[in-house]
Amino acid sequence: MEHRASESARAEALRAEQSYVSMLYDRLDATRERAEASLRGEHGRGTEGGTHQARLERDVSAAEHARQVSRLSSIERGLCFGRIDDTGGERYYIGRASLRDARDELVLIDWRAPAARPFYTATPSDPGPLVRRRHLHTRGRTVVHLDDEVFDLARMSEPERRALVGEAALLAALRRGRTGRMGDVVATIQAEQDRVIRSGLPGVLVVQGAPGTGKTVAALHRAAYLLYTHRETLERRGVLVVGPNTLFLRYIGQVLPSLGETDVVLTTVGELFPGVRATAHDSPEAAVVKGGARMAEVVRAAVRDRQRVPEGDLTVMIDVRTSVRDGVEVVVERMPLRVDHATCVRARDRARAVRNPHNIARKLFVDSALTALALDEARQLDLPMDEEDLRYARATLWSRPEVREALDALWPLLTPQRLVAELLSDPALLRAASSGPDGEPLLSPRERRALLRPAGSPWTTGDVPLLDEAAELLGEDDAARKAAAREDRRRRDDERAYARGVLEINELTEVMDARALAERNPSDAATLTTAERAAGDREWVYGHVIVDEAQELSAMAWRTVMRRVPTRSLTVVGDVAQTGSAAGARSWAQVLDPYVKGRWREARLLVNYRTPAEIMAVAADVLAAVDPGQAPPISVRDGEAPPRAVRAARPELATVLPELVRAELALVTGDGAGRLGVLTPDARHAEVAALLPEAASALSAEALDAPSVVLTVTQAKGLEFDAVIVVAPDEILTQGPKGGQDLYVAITRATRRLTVVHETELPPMLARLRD
Ligand SMILES: Nc1ncnc2c1ncn2[C@@H]1O[C@H](COP(=O)(O)OP(=O)(O)OP(=O)(O)O)[C@@H](O)[C@H]1O
Repeated sequence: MEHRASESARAEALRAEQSYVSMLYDRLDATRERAEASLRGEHGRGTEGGTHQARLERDVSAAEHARQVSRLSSIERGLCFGRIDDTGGERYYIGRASLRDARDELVLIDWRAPAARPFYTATPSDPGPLVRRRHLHTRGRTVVHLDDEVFDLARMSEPERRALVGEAALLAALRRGRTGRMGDVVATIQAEQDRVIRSGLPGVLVVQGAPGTGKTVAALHRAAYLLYTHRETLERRGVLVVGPNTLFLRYIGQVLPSLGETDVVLTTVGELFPGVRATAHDSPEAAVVKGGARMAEVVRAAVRDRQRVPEGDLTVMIDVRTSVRDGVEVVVERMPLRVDHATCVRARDRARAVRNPHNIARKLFVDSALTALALDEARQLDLPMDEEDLRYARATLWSRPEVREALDALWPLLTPQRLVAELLSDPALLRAASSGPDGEPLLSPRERRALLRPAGSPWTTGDVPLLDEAAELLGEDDAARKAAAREDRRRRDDERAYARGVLEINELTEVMDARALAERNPSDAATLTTAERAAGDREWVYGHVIVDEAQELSAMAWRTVMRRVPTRSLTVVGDVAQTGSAAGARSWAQVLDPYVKGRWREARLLVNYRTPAEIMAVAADVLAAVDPGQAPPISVRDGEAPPRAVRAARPELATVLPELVRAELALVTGDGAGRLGVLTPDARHAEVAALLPEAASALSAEALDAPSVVLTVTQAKGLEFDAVIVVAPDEILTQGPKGGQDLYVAITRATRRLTVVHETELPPMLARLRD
């Protein structure tokens, strides 16, 4: 009887919530229709008439409406996911955006608004103003389930779960099979994550946490929160998210759009220099040298080394008289112009003294040198030389290829690409750049050998900070900028010609102006989003920068990142216990003190939402062996199966591994969800991938969508899989100075099942798997 009564009360509650949620979707539809109508209106106003300014404004306004329509579409799924009832008898609905009803009453509160905060922070021991929190689970527009928490202390569970909010909803979310893409967690953000998300905009916030504690997910929600709270500042300047590799960026790429935010640039350090897409990797030894802060000095010295004076005097042979014979121009007389050594040194020192970047200072050097050459020419030819004559003589000399060539050899116009490529492939240039200012060499012969590579080698991620450093010291290459402007004009002319063609074909030339049509091209800078403009501009200054897997960045990479955010408004996310790169961080102080000593704050996340307790116990043994100072996180979930070890001698791998993959896949896939990752030592990747032709690899387009994928540990950083198979743990352990950290990372990628395939004795730190 009682049971039936509660059944019907639940059904009634569901009906009531359904009617509220339906009302919300009606409001969403109405708002979206209004935005679509405005967009149609902008387009309908056509191209005719108006000044260029008016046309531009129409384009910008249409682009804004289009963005609003896409934002409203992106919040469709799970529009409303929560409700809070407070002690004053008020109730509020929480969702992905704020909505008002026809009377302008707030009917849905954006999850980022201050009024929504108790939804995330209330715990049984500290419920704040709440008497009840309700999670609404929806499928499409239908409410399918409700989870209620009534806050009375008698409900307290075991100690570490006391801090959890929305336990039932959280556990349901965590148990779901992985889809290969990170999703948003707005409905189940935990109190410790909420503190990270809503921490103030200024200054540096470090989010340190063990694997699976939700650092990435919290950082992305923080980006959405900051954009909501500081829309004015951040929409103009944009937010930059730096991740470890492109696979990871694809993995997290859906989170912000699903929260309705698109003004965010997602990139790797390898892509931070526009025009260069670095994907190759340095050897560990080269990475350490290249990532060290000393390289800033080396690049500086390399630039100075390209500002030369000749050993003795400077002599330039110029052609003074030419005649035309049989239609061919021939030189009949040549004359040496001379500048003495001391004058050359003075010209160089004067140009350096102004402390302008190399390409800008070059003008000063060239001017001094041309003056000296012109004076020598006048002396030899016995010509008069007033100011006017001198100006003319300098210009004439500069137009001579032989003069340009001579001066270019002394103080060349340099692009960052040329400077760095030549530095790293020419032993003499590298040796010259490595002799420090006080005679102490900046790099040892061994370090120089580690850096040297054949000319024409592909760019590595470690080169990008050097290119950025060089760009700062070289200054904007005027010639390159002018060439880009010329190219831009040419493109516009082409667009105009094309537009004219279109008009002619449609016989519209009478009523429409080709320039107007061309200028309505959406590639127009005014209609680009902040993110699009920022991504193409090396000197763009962002409003906020988030660095994920930040422990992997070298000292040089930090210089590159910091240049993009002079206000030092950053979120630094990572785990120093997971540092895999030999050039990476050992502590946050080591990384941040050079920039913001004593002015950064740290938040720690302690609860692991990814890895079940049994698997985490194995990972904790590894952590204790490789980094005893670090505490492992607390897992919120138990696993469905104990982790296991399978021994297979190398020749057997070809049969054992495919069988294991098949069996594990059968256990974790279903409903289009469920993923398996096979994680290998770097040196074994190709061999293992060949044994598993059905599995994707990191570079393939399906890497995230295929049911199974073979990755090295570095490629798997930040990702997760329902089932993980770790191959040859002993080789992972010894593959580099950070092999122990790599094994720790590999084991903590599993959300449900872990299998370790070993060919030799299990390493002692994995002894737990033997039982
Ligand atoms: N509050 C939450 N609600 C639901 N799921 C969550 C929550 N917090 C974290 N998760 C899930 O836990 C998993 C791990 O999160 P995330 O990848 O952000 O961790 P991380 O700390 O960055 O891990 P790593 O250091 O290993 O990269 C993800 O699947 C994430 O969606």
